[in-house]
Amino acid sequence: MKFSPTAVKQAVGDGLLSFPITDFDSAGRFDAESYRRRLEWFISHEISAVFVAGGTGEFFNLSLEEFREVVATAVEVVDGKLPVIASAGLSVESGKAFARAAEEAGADGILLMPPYLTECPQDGLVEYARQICDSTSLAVIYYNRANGVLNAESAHKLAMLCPNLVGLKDGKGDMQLLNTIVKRVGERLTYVGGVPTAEIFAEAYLAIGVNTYSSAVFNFVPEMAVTFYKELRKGNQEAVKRITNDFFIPFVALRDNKPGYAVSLIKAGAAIIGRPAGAARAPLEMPAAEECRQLEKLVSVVKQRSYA
Ligand SMILES: O=C([O-])C(=O)C[C@H](O)[C@@H](O)C(=O)[O-]
Repeated sequence: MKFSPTAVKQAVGDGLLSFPITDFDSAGRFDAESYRRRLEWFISHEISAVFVAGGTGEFFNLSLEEFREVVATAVEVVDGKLPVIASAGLSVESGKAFARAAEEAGADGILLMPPYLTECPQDGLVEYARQICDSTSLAVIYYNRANGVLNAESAHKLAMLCPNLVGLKDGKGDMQLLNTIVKRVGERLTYVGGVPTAEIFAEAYLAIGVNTYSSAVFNFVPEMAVTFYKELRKGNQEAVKRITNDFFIPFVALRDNKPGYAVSLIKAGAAIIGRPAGAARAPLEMPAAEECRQLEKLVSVVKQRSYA
C-alpha cells in the first residue's frame, strides 16, 4: 500500500517514530542484508512510521546511490505496512535528486533536511523548501534544525505554498519558537519532536500539543522506547520519571561527551544488544571502550526493570 500525503500526516502525527541506523560492513560499505534484518525486527514493534537515512541513519554520510539502495531495501521490507520516509536536502538541486530517488524507490514521504553549510535568510529557506516540495508528489516533513530553522511566519508561508507539506519536525528544542509555530500554523501541519534523544524533551513537547517524537534509542532498547511513549501518552508520570532517571538522563550525559554521539552511541548500543551495524562513518567517531561499558550498564538496567 502507498500512503498519500494525508495518510502520512495521520500516521506520523500519532505513534512512536523510528529512525533506523544504517548498516555498514567491515569494509564500510552499505550492508543491505544486515539492514534488511534490522528493519524486519523494527516493524515487529509498535511504531507508526520508519524514517530511513535520517540523521540517525547518517543521511549526511551516504552517496545518492547508497541512499537509493537504503530506501529500496526499506520499502521492500516494510512492504506497505507503515509509511517509509526518506531524507532529502543539502541544496535545491540535490534535494530534488534525493526526493526523486526516494520516490522512484517507493518511499511515501520526505524528511527535508536543512541546506548544507550556508547561513540562510528566512525567505531563502522558504524558497529552498518550496522548490523541493514542488518537485515531488510525496508528503514532506520539514526538519526545523541547525541553519535551516524557520520562524513561525515562514513555517506558515511554506504551509500555504506547499500542499504536500504535511509536517514540521523540531530539531532545535526551542519551546518558545515551536509553541509559536504550533499556535500560528495549527492543524494544517503535524508536529514531531525531533531533537537528538527526543525523549528528554517529550513531556515538554506533549504539553504544547506535539504528540509524538522520533526515537533513536529505539534502535537498541525498543521495548523501553515503546513503553516510555505509551506511558507518556497515558499520563503515567511515575513511569516516565523512572525511565527518565534510570536511562535518559545518564544516556544524555554520555551522549554529550562528544559531538556526534547522538548517532554513534546508538550504533554502539546496537552492537551491545547483538545487532551490530558497523561503525559510523567519518566525521563521526565511535565511542571509546569505557563509554561502551557505561552504555552496556544502562542497557542492563533497562533489561532488569519492568517499567509499565
Ligand atoms: O533524523 C534523525 O535521525 C533524528 O533526528 C531523529 C532522532 O531519532 C532523534 O530524535 C533522536 O536522537 O532521538
